[in-house]
Amino acid sequence: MTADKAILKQYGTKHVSADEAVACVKSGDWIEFGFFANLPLTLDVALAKRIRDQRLFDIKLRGGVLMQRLQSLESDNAIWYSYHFGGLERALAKEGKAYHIPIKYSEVPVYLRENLTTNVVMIQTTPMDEEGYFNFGVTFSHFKAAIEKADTVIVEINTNLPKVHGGFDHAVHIDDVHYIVEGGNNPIFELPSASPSETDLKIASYVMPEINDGACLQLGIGGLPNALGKLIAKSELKDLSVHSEMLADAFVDLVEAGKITGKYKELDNGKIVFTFAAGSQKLYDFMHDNPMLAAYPVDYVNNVLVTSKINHFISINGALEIDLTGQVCSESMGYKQFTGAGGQLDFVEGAYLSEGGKTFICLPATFKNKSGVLHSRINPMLTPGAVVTTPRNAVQYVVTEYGCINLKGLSTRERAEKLASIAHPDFRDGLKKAAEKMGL
Ligand SMILES: CC(=O)SCCNC(=O)CCNC(=O)[C@H](O)C(C)(C)COP(=O)(O)OP(=O)(O)OC[C@H]1O[C@@H](n2cnc3c(N)ncnc32)[C@H](O)[C@@H]1OP(=O)(O)O
Ligand SMILES: CCCC(=O)O
Repeated sequence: MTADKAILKQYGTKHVSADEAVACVKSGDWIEFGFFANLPLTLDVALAKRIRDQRLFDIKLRGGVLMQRLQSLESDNAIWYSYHFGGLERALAKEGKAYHIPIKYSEVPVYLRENLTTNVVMIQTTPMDEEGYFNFGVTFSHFKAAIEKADTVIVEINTNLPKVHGGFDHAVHIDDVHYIVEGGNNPIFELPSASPSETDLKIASYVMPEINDGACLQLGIGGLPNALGKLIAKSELKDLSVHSEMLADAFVDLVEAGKITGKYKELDNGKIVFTFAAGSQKLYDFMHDNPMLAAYPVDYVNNVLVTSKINHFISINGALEIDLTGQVCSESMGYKQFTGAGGQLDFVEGAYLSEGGKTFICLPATFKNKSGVLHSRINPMLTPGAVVTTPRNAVQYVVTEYGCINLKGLSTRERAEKLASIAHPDFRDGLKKAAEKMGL
């Protein structure tokens, strides 16, 4: 490291062991604790020990999409608060150890700046650069906002994190860090990318004709976006651009296939813009020192005032259930929180406001329950307790393996007819009868 003397001196003072760093944590604290593929695992071990040895109580860890069961959460005195449930959080919630924080993802930085208490921030970063900056690596999201408001900031260095080019707020300066811990350098968590199913490919085939050369893509989370990425990579489309909350393997495939130039993008021309990444090691290698990328905080990436300025914005997101008037549930099964709203509404609204933009909610027409019984995902009403992730008045295109419809401007009667027409054939008559009965 060839940083100047003052920076190196600061590094020397702030560089401590994990046990020394977590000694700042006291009972009742709120700790912002990484997010998704960024989890400070060395600090977790030290924090678990401190909670146990010092008999701390009422410790609240905040994060999302937990990728590993944390040692700190083994204590009855620590609880996980999640912006976005993954499988581990669903399991923790069943044990009474996790609660969901409903969010509109673009707003998380403002919640942190104006609404939430943050005593300590614990995140992983790359090693410090010559100017004294620690890069956030794979999650940018809301970290800068959390750091601004926290009493104590602890960074755990992970040499395996990619160093990513950013727009702004993609790194923290040593001046704003209280403790630096050299961690165990765990490999970055990988997300298995399942091969797309026949149904996913069929749904994607209805979206494909709606995408033109020069369009800007946002691909959401789940099986379908991945399928679409694969179809685009094999298509004749060209000069596409990317402005997507999540950077996933699908985008690497698109770059390798020569589909992404970003040359018609009105903002961040030529750049792939994103706020967090999750995928395979191939993705993380692609990200390292790649000048094609620009990482930004989520209040820029997901902001409708930004996305709406990018023409031909195509937003593609998944859903669990939709009712006959078009209300979309993408985050719960009845009242049970399955995942989170994430940036779905942000992108549905932004893409619709974009000149030539289009927004797609894509879902298989059915799912099978644990006993193998087939259920429609298009239902007269949402399952009681289901959360409306995207309200019906914001929904534009809805796509299943039976077709693609546009709901904008349609009456409730027309919506019911159109939605029944893209349901699984076995459920269409039942849906039409239910619509009549409900006076739709
Ligand atoms: C990341 C971005 O760029 S941003 C913005 C996007 N963010 C969002 O849209 C947030 C919310 N959306 C999501 O999290 C996802 O898109 C989802 C959950 C809606 C879909 O994800 P997928 O992985 O494609 O889910 P999938 O359709 O396979 O369903 C998941 C499970 O729920 C079950 N399921 C599906 N629908 C229902 C339903 N209505 N009721 C009960 N169970 C259901 C499925 O059978 C499946 O079960 P299995 O895992 O045992 O097979
Ligand atoms: C972590 C948030 C992911 C999403 O928007 O779905």
